[in-house]
Amino acid sequence: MTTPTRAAVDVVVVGSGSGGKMVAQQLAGAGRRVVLVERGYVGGFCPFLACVPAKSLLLSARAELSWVAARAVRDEAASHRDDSGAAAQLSGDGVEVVRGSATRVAPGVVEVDLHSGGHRVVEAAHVVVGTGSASVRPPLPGLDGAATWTSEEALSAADLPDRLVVLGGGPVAVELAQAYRGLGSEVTLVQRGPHLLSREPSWVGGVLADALTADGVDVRTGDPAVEVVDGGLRLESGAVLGFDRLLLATGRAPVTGGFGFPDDWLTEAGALRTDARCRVVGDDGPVEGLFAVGDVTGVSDYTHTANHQARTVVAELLGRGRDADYSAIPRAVYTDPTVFCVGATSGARSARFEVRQVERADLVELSRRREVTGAVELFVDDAGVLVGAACVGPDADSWGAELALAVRARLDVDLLWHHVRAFPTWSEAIFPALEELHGASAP
Ligand SMILES: Cc1cc2nc3c(=O)[nH]c(=O)nc-3n(C[C@H](O)[C@H](O)[C@H](O)COP(=O)(O)OP(=O)(O)OC[C@H]3O[C@@H](n4cnc5c(N)ncnc54)[C@H](O)[C@@H]3O)c2cc1C
Ligand SMILES: NC(=O)c1ccc[n+]([C@@H]2O[C@H](COP(=O)([O-])OP(=O)(O)OC[C@H]3O[C@@H](n4cnc5c(N)ncnc54)[C@H](O)[C@@H]3O)[C@@H](O)[C@H]2O)c1
Repeated sequence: MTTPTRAAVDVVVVGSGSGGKMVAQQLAGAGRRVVLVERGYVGGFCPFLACVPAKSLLLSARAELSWVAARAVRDEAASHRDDSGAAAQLSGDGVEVVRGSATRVAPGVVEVDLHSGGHRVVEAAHVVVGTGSASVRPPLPGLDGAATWTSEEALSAADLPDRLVVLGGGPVAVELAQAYRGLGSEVTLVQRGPHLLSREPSWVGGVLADALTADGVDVRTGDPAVEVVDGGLRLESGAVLGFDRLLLATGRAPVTGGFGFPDDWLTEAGALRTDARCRVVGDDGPVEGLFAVGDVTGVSDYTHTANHQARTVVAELLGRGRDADYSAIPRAVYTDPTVFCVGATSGARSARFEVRQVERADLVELSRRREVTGAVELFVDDAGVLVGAACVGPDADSWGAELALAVRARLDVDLLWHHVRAFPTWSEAIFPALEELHGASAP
């Protein structure tokens, strides 16, 4: 039996994903004594099993690479799922990396089952929880024993399935459906709701469904899966979709179980409740010395959200605290065409226009393999302030970014309409919607 060891440090971070890693690195850089506990990959999901390999497969599919070549590029981009470089970098930055599974997380103390054997108790003035999220397995009869994938498996697989059925219609489902179709699988996507990307305006899902259909994906919306039968997925309509792999892309849930968190620290969805300084809060207010960052907070599952929260925690612990602001978190989906949404995209006055810039299209069409598809919808409040935007089109993740800043800065459409955008850039696609909204609010 191993005797537990104790260590008093300034900060212990649990989970080394996008948020936790940044907190650890920056606080160690500022001279704090930091311990980082990780049970899986040091660096978390994004570089090894999520963002990076997903984007790599999408780009390879677009470049019409073979599966073998795309797999090699993906594995290279994901460092062959070898986290030793990330761990060495953290150690070099002065962070003590502890490989093991945290079993109790409480203010001032984290207990860890070490991978090397034994148990360690780390005491710290501040504890930061960044344990991320895990994919949700839908309660579908017959699923046990079926050849299923989570996104992690889809992004590290050695073999290309001949027939892939994708269950879900969110960012994971649409990105992986397009990637696998482009790389040669026969792909059917089953979304139980009426349109893809159910949190965005229905036309966004419609444009994406058209693009996926043009790629050869069989898109089924509004026909929920009811059970897995022998080698196939049966839908409510009675259709049975045969598959070699069934990709479960039906959402993710925060990892908060087993740490001993009291119920009042958790939201209904099981995320850690946090305030604007990313302090964990219970019914009696902020819990002294306990912070949370990333997917575990349930704020929005993006690397940039985790990073924003990490910066907020670091600033707070270094005595220059500033509230996190979630009013303009970009929601990008890296399909072709790309989707970029921000702020409120329903319930406000809006104007929508197709992305049709003849001059711009003439210049770039030569290098593009498909017709330009897309549209922009801008949402304003009663005072004419931009509160949200939905953009679909080539490189929308880049040219939409100005709208995220505009939402955050609460700019009004008049100023945005007067703003000069470079010709010929896709950002000019914003003008028609601004023109209409400006015209409506002009004296
Ligand atoms: C397929 C896919 C594609 C995505 N693409 C994008 C994208 O393009 N852009 C984007 O912004 N976001 C994307 N995301 C979302 C993004 O990956 C997450 O929002 C981000 O990784 C969250 O970071 P995090 O800090 O919450 O930590 P995570 O990356 O979730 O890491 C949490 C870490 O905590 C560790 N951990 C958990 N429990 C314990 C424990 N008990 N003890 C020790 N360690 C523990 C885990 O092992 C893990 O390494 C994508 C997600 C998926 C699934
Ligand atoms: N480009 C990016 O930044 C990117 C890419 C991938 C994932 N992510 C993040 O990861 C998070 C998780 O993504 P996700 O797509 O897994 O989840 P999600 O919650 O966004 O979408 C899940 C979808 O599955 C559908 N669904 C649920 N149960 C179903 C069932 N039984 N049958 C058919 N459809 C069903 C839902 O209607 C929903 O549309 C996202 O919220 C996003 O923040 C980001």
